[in-house]
Amino acid sequence: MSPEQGTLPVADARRTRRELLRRLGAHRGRLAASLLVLLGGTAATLVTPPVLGDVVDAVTAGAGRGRIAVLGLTLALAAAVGAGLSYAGGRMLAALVQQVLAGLREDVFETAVRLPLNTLESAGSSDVVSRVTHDVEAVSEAASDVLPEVTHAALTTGLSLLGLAVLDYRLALAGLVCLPVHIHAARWFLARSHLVYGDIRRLESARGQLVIEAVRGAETIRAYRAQRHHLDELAGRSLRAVERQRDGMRLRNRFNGLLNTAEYLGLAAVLMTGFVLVGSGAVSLGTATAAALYVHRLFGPVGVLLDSLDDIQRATVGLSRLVGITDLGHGGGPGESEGASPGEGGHPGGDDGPEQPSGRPEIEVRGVSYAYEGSARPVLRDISLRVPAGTSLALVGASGSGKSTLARLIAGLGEPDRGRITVGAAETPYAPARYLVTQEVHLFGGTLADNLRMARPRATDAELRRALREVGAEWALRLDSGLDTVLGPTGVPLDDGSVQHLALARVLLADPPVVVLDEATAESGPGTGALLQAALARVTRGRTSVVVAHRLEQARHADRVLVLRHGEVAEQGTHQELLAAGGEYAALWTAYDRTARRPGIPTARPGPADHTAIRPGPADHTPAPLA
Ligand SMILES: Nc1ncnc2c1ncn2[C@@H]1O[C@H](COP(=O)(O)OP(=O)(O)OP(=O)(O)O)[C@@H](O)[C@H]1O
Repeated sequence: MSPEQGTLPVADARRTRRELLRRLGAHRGRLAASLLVLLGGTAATLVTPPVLGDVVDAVTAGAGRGRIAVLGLTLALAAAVGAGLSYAGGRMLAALVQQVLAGLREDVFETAVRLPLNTLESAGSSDVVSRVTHDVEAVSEAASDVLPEVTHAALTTGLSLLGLAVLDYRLALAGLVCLPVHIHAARWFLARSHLVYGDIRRLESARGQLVIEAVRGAETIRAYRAQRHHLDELAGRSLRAVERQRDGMRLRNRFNGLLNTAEYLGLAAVLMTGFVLVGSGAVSLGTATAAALYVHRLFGPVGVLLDSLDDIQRATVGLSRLVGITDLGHGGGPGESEGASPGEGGHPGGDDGPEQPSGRPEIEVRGVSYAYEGSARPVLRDISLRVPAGTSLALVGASGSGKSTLARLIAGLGEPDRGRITVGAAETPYAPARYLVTQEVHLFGGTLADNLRMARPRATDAELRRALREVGAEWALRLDSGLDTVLGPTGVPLDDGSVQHLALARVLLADPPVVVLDEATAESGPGTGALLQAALARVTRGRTSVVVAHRLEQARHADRVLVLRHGEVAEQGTHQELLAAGGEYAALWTAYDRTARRPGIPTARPGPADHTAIRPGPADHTPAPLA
């Protein structure tokens, strides 16, 4: 797939229309009221051309001042009523549409923050960012400014044509000369602008993605001296976006030219017909004047209507991209489902707190193989394992053997190419209530309580304190302002081990039936390792859990151990069984045990010489953080 193609779905025109009507339909009473007020306002202003025609006839016939004054007052009254009602109707409609849009915006944000990480990774985060910023903005603008204007213009156009027909059908027919040109202009523009605006949005999002990647991977880019390559790529993408924008401008200019042609054709036809009809005595000069004024009045609203096609088109493109995201939240998207693992920092049960597990489900992995996109080489081959309900499994193996990949698949972040993973009765990624903690947990800006309540928004302070105590994070309870202590760059900075500690407390609060821990204690600094190890044991207790054991100590405490070698299962059993078997695990353990006993030697990554513990380079595919 080209980097310039987003993979998040876009709703088609029918689906977008249905969704819009559904949302508007929920407020049909208010919608009808605002349209009625607008209609009243438009009808009042339409009195103007015939009254002005009467003025012409009155002056021509030499009528007295009194008659002219009455006509003048009528004009003033019609203008005042028309302006007042149009303004009120426009406001009512704008408020209604803004409310509908606010609902849509909330749904989009909510779905976006719950999107499974693999969806975000494959779509590129800038696609999501572009949708929740540019698209929301385009739709908002159209809704608040364009929609009331367009509705008013549509009503004015319809009623002006009606007024023209009532005056004289021949003048009305002459006025309609402009219609074919208008229709042609609209069709011509719509057929092209949809494609151009869609392209512009996609190209801008691809450019944004590159910028985000460059910022995130700045060190790697510098390390590989790839700045020039990145800048060239960025310039290329910018150029493509600018060229397409230029196409858009050209399109608009030609469209405006067609609009002007239509308007002048219509006015010329009415003036000439009026000339002939007045000359033959078929209509009065006042009627011909009123007809010309009606046609002239059409210039504005038809111009607004066709002119707004541009904004409407842009808003429609934006709307279909937003509906594409909300559909994901309703299980409409490819490969995603509501309730798929939110990862660390989310919780499986929605805003009311965690779903209460109906029991601890069993995990079963059967014949799973998996290769990363774009790579022919599978990183997992024919893996089968079973984690009985409420027990723990430690994944052990050399760096690159596939532990994290397997953990992510079990957590629902990705689907196996072959084989099945089931959690309880459901097959991943549709099984809910799994919780993944990775090494790269995130400290969110805000207080300690905010950081914990992400896992259970309605937890009481006492519950937060209990969770901290249970994972042994007494240090957090001793912070100066307690749960209200602001953490992060603007408050108390925490080291990685402490952030891990909070992440484990979050797991307790979320209380998921299944937990997957990848390197949850790898960041432990001197003195904190044992503390985190105990927290890990507390978090996995009684829960069906899979732990990526980079410290063999973690494996010793697990109910069962599975050793991976080059993406295949080398052996599995309990710690004691594997030691007794004298195979790969026993060798790893002996090496670890020897190292761990030696004072002053770090124990983070044990491994015999043929099992290098060196990670891939910084730019390589370290699983993205979930928190
Ligand atoms: N997103 C990715 N895209 C492509 N290849 C990847 C990606 N993530 C990991 N890999 C590759 O898949 C293989 C298995 O990686 P994985 O991280 O699962 O191993 P691991 O056993 O957890 O390693 P470590 O102990 O270093 O974390 C490695 O060769 C790695 O380079």
